[in-house]
Amino acid sequence: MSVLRFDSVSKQYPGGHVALSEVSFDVAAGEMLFVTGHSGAGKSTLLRLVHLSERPSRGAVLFAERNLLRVRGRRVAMHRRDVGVVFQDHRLLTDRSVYENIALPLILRGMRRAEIAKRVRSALERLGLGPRERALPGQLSAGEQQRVGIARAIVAEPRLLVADEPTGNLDPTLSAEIMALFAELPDRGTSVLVASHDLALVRRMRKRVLVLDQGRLVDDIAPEDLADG
Ligand SMILES: Nc1ncnc2c1ncn2[C@@H]1O[C@H](COP(=O)(O)OP(=O)(O)OP(=O)(O)O)[C@@H](O)[C@H]1O
Repeated sequence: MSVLRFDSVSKQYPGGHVALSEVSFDVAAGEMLFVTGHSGAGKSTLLRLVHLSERPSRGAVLFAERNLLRVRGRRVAMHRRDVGVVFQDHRLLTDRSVYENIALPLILRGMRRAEIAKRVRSALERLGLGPRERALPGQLSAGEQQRVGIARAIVAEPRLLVADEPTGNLDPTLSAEIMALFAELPDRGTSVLVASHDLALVRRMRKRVLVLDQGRLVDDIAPEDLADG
């Protein structure tokens, strides 16, 4: 079954810039893949269409059979529960602790406190953040802040995680650790779509790679066809 399908999707921003042009691809449930391309190729735009911060100009985006064109109003928030998002700039609440930031998506779902505590502690543990749970984001290193953003995105076990340059600010060791963590998510029922221009990192992961060039999908490379390098 496919968790995400782009069907001839084009996106033209107000002002006329064409960011995506006739892009089609399918993501199977339980798949992890990358989208890569130069700056301005359309990677962020593609991810924004998945979590509905932008709408396509033409074509359709389907999420687990749900046509996102029809998802409007209150249903946007419901859709976003199924999609975890990791941004490069974290977007953490600066006046809330690490624990509270991670708990937020679960509080919004109305989950019971005991269940929230169990899930947040497990996410803290997996991301090595246990000792920092009471800290405020401003007291953390860039890498720690990024890990809090990732914990918040995965704590509710979304069907799909989309991550936009999630290792952009991080050193190579931490980048590799975060990718290894992402690679475990499909076994837990979360598919993963990562935008990155770090080709060395992408190659090392040996996953499918979509290549965008000036808004066009110019290649869809299977893991076994990735060149070493
Ligand atoms: N809100 C917007 N309004 C107008 N043009 C935009 C907007 N957002 C992006 N663009 C343009 O669309 C194109 C694709 O941008 P996008 O951010 O999707 O690329 P990207 O591949 O993620 O680039 P980067 O790696 O630099 O983040 C760029 O030329 C950009 O200038």
